[in-house]
Amino acid sequence: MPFMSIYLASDHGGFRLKQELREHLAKRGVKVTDLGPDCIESCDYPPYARAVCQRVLENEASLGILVCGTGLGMSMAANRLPGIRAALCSDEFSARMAREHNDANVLCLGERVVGPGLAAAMVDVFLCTAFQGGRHQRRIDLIETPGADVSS
Ligand SMILES: O=C(CO)[C@H](O)[C@H](O)[C@H](O)COP(=O)(O)O
Repeated sequence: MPFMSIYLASDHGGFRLKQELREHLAKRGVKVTDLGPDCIESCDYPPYARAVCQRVLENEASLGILVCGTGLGMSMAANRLPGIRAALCSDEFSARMAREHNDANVLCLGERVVGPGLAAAMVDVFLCTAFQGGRHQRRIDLIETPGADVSS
């Protein structure tokens, strides 16, 4: 596994899936840090998204996984942080492409959208797939530098 650490969080809407994924990763011997919540009580997702993203930004050899009801709120919140490329996925192909082409560093999932089996398969492919670089790096650089492609 190329990534040393996985940071994981959810809101109440993604709590059950978070717990299942934590167990799944632990069984596979992946070092996973669960940043909460600890119970299914209703809570707001943005602080959890930020907590995971900050850790991912601090630790280059890490990836994040965020789960809410649909994955939408988590992905919106995560993508506000410069340097975070959060990919909302509901199929394995997209999870693979998110790494190969987009060098995504956070995977967002919706507990109300995908079942635990598919979610675990997406997590596995996300963690095991390497970024291809090349032309894709150029495109990521353009994401990271808004306006770089606009001639004055
Ligand atoms: O932010 C979301 C939607 O984009 C998440 O799916 C939340 O989990 C969802 O909105 C929570 O909804 P609830 O009615 O408060 O359970």
